[in-house]
Amino acid sequence: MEHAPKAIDVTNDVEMRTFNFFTMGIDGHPLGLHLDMAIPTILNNADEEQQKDWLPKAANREFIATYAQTEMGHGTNLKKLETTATYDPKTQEFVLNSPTITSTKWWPGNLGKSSNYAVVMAQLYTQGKCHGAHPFFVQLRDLNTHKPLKGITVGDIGPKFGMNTVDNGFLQFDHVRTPRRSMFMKHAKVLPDGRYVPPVHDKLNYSAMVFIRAAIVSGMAYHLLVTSTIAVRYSAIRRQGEITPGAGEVKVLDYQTQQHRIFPQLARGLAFRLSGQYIMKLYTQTMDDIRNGDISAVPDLHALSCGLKAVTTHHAALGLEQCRMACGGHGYSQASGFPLHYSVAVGACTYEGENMVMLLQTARHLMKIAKAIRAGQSPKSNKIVDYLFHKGPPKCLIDQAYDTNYRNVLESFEHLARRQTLEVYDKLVQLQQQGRNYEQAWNDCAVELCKATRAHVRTFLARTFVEEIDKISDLSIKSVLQDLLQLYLYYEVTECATGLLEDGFMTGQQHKYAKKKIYEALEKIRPNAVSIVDSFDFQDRELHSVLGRRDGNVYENLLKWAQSSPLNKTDVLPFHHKYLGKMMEEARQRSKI
Ligand SMILES: CCCCCCCCCCCCCCCCC/C=C/C(=O)SCCNC(=O)CCNC(=O)[C@H](O)C(C)(C)COP(=O)(O)OP(=O)(O)OC[C@H]1O[C@@H](n2cnc3c(N)ncnc32)[C@H](O)[C@@H]1OP(=O)(O)O
Ligand SMILES: Cc1cc2nc3c(=O)[nH]c(=O)nc-3n(C[C@H](O)[C@H](O)[C@H](O)COP(=O)(O)OP(=O)(O)OC[C@H]3O[C@@H](n4cnc5c(N)ncnc54)[C@H](O)[C@@H]3O)c2cc1C
Repeated sequence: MEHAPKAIDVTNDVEMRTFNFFTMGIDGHPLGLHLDMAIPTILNNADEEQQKDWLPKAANREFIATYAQTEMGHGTNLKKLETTATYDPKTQEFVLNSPTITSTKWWPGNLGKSSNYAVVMAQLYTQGKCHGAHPFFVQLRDLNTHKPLKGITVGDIGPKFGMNTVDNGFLQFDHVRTPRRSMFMKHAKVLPDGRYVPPVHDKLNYSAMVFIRAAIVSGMAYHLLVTSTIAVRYSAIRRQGEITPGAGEVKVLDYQTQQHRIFPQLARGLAFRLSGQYIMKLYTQTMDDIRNGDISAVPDLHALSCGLKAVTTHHAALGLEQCRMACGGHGYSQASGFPLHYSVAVGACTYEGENMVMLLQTARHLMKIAKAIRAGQSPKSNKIVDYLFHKGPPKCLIDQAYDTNYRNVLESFEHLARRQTLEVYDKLVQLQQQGRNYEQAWNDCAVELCKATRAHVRTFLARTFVEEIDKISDLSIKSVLQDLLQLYLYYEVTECATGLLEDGFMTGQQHKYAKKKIYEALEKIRPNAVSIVDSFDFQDRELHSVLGRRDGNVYENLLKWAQSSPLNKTDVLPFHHKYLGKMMEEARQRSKI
């Protein structure tokens, strides 16, 4: 039939994701971990033969798998995971075991009820030696009855802060046997006789986490762009108060405070989107390199993905809350759509590596660079970190008339990142010279180390934003995006002003100049704000928001939404006369006596 709807191609990742998103919503669905973590693990950690066997079945959804790594007792410190996989050469099997309560796998998404397979991270023992955590592909449930297999206890961990459409689960193994080839063997291997073959890089087993950290950056852009769309649209129909007495009530979007609350979230959303694309490309390139035996980019990818993940999730959480508050009372209603987006987005501050832990991972990388700088070494043609080696201008130049492509603003961010990185490095060295060991000194510097990472990530986000806008050839689009870029850059300058003022690099006058540029950008963005968010082309079913409706008919639909609440199915609730009615009636009787 000519107009018959095209079937969804379940093997097409983008098509499948979009379909899931629209039909099952943004707070997760039974295939989430299968698509986002189990399949990437198969792609990057299974050897050729394993991939041939598992990948087509996974893509075809012949099974649903999850990623079971975190345990009740340990999520961050993977070295201390307690689940064991002990190789038995006699039967050529691994024996999976959960020796303690705290070794119970806890949190994996879709583990509770949906999945029948899992990527299980377990401490690998062979020939009496532990080789650290390795991934295994393990069947959990019977393919016909869906009952847990012998020795496996599995269930749901109960309601959470949000994402309650996901069955996060728990899992215990009681000496469960699984074939030798269920160990992912692309990198490390256990030979039939039990000999262990180590990987070329011992963190290649963690590639699924790196993938999600990279994907999260675009995910946070999505949340910010959606919620700023809701806030802009609602603020353009909500009228309250007057700016000029007697001139009539204005749209709340005309208040400078409202613009200052919402537009920076829009600008950050765009910045995250552009850096999200960058890091995904870097991820794909690095995985290709690994396939060709080149692991040189692994530390760079790890450092950038950890830092971006931590900064973008934190800023998204703060930004979403600003959008909510910008919508006043109605923003607190579920009709706004904010509770759903907020509870989903804030989860990302914790999952896939707790944010402080991630900032400190990037800081490890920065400290190596600082060491090289202090040793007088030259940069290694690494676009992301080379600026740290260069001496920038001694004073901030942001108020100079000619700032081609915001070079002066970028140099300010670079200055702060460089200073913060080198200062904390020097402090680390000094503390060790005073007798602290490295780990103690590290802990004493941890807050400053996190600041170094934030400054470095800010520099990266800003540079990427500037470079990407520079590439646009359509001048009308470019000029609108340049307004958002201006807002983004000067807003970030004020956000890190303490650091820039602290060493006298920036003057108070220059700080005032940055604020002036923010107010100027807000004014330029205001007339285009609704068109900008409309251009994202979000469908109403994606926004889940009465306030953010594209047609702007908020009030009549808010009333309809409230009237459709289950509480309003009847005028009088069935139990009214039994409890509250009875209580009031008795009180009235008593007062008559
Ligand atoms: C329509 C369009 C819509 C678009 C929307 C798009 C939406 C997309 C959004 C995607 C969201 C998807 C949602 C999915 C749901 C999420 C489900 C969540 C899953 C999970 O949470 S899984 C579990 C995650 N767990 C963690 O992240 C654990 C955190 N801990 C660690 O990663 C590590 O233990 C560690 C990094 C903290 C430390 O590791 P370890 O102890 O093993 O090592 P050391 O500290 O000794 O370090 C040794 C050196 O190794 C380096 N290292 C560590 N990790 C890596 C790595 N991954 N790669 C490379 N190198 C690594 C260290 O940096 C050390 O290096 P050094 O040289 O010695 O300094
Ligand atoms: C919604 C959601 C979905 C999840 N999905 C999955 C999943 O599918 N699969 C899976 O395996 N796991 C999953 N997890 C688990 C998640 O990955 C972990 O909770 C996360 O990595 C944090 O680890 P933790 O819980 O051990 O936190 P902890 O490490 O206990 O963190 C507690 C505090 O200690 C601090 N801290 C810990 N270590 C350090 C350190 N070295 N230095 C400084 N501070 C430190 C942290 O910063 C934090 O403030 C999920 C979690 C959530 C919330």
